[in-house]
Amino acid sequence: MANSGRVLKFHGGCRLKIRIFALAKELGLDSKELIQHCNDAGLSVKNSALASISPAERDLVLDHLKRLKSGTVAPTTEPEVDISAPVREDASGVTRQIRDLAGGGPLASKVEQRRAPRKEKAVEAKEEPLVAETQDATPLEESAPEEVVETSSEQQEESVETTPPEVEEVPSGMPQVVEAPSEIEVEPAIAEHVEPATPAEPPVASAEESDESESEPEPEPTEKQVDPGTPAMSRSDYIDPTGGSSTGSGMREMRPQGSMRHRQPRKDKKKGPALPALASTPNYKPPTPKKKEEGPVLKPDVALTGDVLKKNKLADILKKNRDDTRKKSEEESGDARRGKSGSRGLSLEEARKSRRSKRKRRGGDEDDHVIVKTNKRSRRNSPIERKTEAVVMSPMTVRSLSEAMGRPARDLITVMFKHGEMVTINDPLEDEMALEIAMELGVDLEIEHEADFEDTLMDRLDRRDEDFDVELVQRPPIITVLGHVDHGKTTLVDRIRTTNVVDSEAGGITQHIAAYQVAHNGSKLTFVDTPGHAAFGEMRARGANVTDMIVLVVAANDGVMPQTVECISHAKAAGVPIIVALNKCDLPDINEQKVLTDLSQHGILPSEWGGDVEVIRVSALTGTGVDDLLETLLLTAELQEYKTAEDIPAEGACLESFMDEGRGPIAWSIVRRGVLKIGDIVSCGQAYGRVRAMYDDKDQELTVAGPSTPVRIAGLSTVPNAGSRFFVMDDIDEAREIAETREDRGRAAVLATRGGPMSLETFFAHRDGSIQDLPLILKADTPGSIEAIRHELEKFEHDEVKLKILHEGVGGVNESDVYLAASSGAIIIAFHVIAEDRAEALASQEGVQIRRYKIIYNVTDDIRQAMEGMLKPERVEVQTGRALVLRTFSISRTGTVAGCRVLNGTIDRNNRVHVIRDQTILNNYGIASLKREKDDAKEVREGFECGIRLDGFNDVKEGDLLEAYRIEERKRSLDE
Ligand SMILES: Nc1nc2c(ncn2[C@@H]2O[C@H](COP(=O)(O)OP(=O)(O)OP(=O)(O)O)[C@@H](O)[C@H]2O)c(=O)[nH]1
Repeated sequence: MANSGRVLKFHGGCRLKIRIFALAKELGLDSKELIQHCNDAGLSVKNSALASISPAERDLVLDHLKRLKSGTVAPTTEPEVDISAPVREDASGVTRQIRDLAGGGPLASKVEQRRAPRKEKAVEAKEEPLVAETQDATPLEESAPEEVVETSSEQQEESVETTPPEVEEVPSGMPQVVEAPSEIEVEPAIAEHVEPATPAEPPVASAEESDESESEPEPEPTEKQVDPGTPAMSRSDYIDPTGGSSTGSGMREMRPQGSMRHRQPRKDKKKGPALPALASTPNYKPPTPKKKEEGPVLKPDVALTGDVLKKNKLADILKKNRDDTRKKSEEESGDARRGKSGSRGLSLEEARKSRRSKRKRRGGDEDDHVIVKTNKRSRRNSPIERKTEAVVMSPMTVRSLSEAMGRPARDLITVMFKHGEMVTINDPLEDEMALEIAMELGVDLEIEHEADFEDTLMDRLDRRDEDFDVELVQRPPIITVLGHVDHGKTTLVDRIRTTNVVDSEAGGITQHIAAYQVAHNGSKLTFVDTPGHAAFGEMRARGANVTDMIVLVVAANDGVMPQTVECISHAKAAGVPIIVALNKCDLPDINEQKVLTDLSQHGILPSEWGGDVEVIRVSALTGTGVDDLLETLLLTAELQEYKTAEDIPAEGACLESFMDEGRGPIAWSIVRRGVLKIGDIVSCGQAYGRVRAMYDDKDQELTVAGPSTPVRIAGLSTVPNAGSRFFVMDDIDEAREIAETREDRGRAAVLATRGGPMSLETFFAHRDGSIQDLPLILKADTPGSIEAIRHELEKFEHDEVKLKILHEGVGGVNESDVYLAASSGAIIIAFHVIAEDRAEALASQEGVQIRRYKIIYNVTDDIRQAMEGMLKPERVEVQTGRALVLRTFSISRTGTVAGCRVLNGTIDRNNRVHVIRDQTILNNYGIASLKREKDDAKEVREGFECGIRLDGFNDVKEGDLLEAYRIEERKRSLDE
């Protein structure tokens, strides 16, 4: 009952309200400034531009401003100090200290004035905890100004009588105030989020505080939690707008000397502070004639340079290299045959001599060309250019690094060896390892990377706006609606659109992203309804984040659910304003306080609790509060000033795409900048084409689509991936080229996917015990089928391998199943159902296996097989033959050879051998050599004699029995 009453009061009150934002605008002030003036005027206004005051309060503020102007009120010079210090401190202690230090005056009196109600509340809360508790959502703070007026007059009277010593006498008084809301588990969360927002203490105040704290040990954080006047708290206090601690801690990072950079730095790239700027080093290139002379070691190698990979012609180059090598060796052997009269040794000697004389003639300067071949002596004699700074392109090989650094390859190989890596000159090198080597060799190495195609393209497309001298215009905000399943997202969007999409959704569940535009009080708003946070994350991951604001829908009866928490994470990561729509407020079993508490525990601190998130009570079903929500969204949009240019080539993002039977590929997109027109050439992911037709969300044809307009585009070459950005281009050929390059790169990326999607065969074959989980997604025609399959599969319980059913559902395989499988490496079992076209295409693109079955036992057989394949195989010894040692021969440097006769079976060179002496197995050894007479033998059969030398065992004696065996791996079964 209390709750429904509250909803009514909220709506009733809102008509009389004057928004701080609007008043500030009217007065030509900043909202924050105005809030401060309000507080100076003795009002308690929450720190939000969306906060509101009554007309009477407005007059008070105007009066205050007038007095300020006329000079009757001393202006506040240090607003931060003025507001923050008193608010966060104990009412009795710090205030006095500030006043003393400042010599009293208007500042201190204002502070005292602001604290009076709080002191009163402290006492009141102590004496009447029940009263405090029933002030529900607003611990020590009022959301409705009317309520403030009602209660504050009495409170202020009391507060006059409540002298500071009285408060000091009851140190538990303040904690008790805090405990009123803590009964509804609000406190910890508030503390968690208010704390970082607290501005830095002025040093004097801190000193005083510490003095005070000796006599009045009141926990400071507790006060912060409940303080209604917590000042100057902005969104950035909660969400780091930079997305992390990019500024660093100021501590030097311990990492190998050197740096990596991209060849074509992006526009916003910051210069790394770690190293001084290096002059670009000339690329080291040994002259070609030298290589010819130095034989195969110095032959030009196929260095895995960026160029090679970029041009995607590695296979061609390798083939050409092989052909060249073959041709050269044929020529050389021809030469050798032709010069048979002279000895080969002589010609080599001649070659060496001529090389030496040439080198002499040239002098030592060019000796760095033969770094790899230079021995110690020649190195001492010839000055090699040992670089202290070098630049190398990644990916690289040992050779290319050696050349770049002017260091012999063997020095590099030695360093690698010390790190436990055995490499050859042509092996590829990881960037990290290259930096490590460079550091050990005292070279300041800079690693360059080929600029990524997409990065370069996006950079170019993003920058082209700079060429246009355009005027920015206001555009409608794009609002994404997120929330737990069934909390009413689609119903809310339906209500806003006054349509009914919910009823047309399969199973009432949103399957695809959809975008709509509505008008409210003459202003437009664009809404994006998502099937869940995953789709939103996907959209963001692909750089198609079009969202300006997020409406987080939370059902007031259900509260914060796991998916709500995930949505909060997504919303926070997006770094855009969040507005909570507390939905289903029409239901009787709602618990607003719990929802607000849960939200604050997850970092969403309602503005009525001193936070910066507006919580609007709505009922999507009845429409209550929807206007208020829209008004709040528009106000927030006005505050954020979403502007864009119109006279530039259009750009946007494709939210959804599908193949329409009549119209062909359709991209459901949102225009972000510019105006999209019929006939524009568009590049969108792997699709391109001219815009043939455009439709709005009601399927009405459009000829132009301005910024923030949701539009379905027809005319593309193929169905683009949802989440792709689209750009209007000048040249259709260029658009085609981009699309083709993307297609090629997409294919290569799928091929290069490591550890991603798996096939059931992979599981069959994985017998090394490296995979322990078999993740499955189960889709079937009926719940009964799912139940039956699950029942059968549960029988395959095993300690070593586990079956994980990640998701099960009735119906065909959809894209969401494929996305889930792709990200988790799961197999999709489709029992009596098929995959949707788009899911099928996505699965082949992502490499996800969809296995279709009609018979339940085929499902279980395959899964059993896969699970058995995952079991580590059993290793068994299979005896192959026995040999008796007749004589032993000790050979210096080689060891002892046992002369044996094979008694039965065969002895194979690859066998291992048990040495048996006096019916006791001494140990087992590998066979180092197996000979028949003097020749190496692969195997020796029964009745024959042979010589066996064991690996690591020379103490073999006459009469010993050598029992040969091989190791066989036997597949294990789940039943064992
Ligand atoms: N009583 C009441 N029921 C509501 C309200 N809003 C939505 N519902 C009901 O909640 C159910 C789920 O609503 P949807 O709009 O489909 O929820 P959704 O969050 O879009 O669900 P998904 O599309 O599956 O993510 C429907 O039966 C709605 O009628 C509301 O304000 N009050």
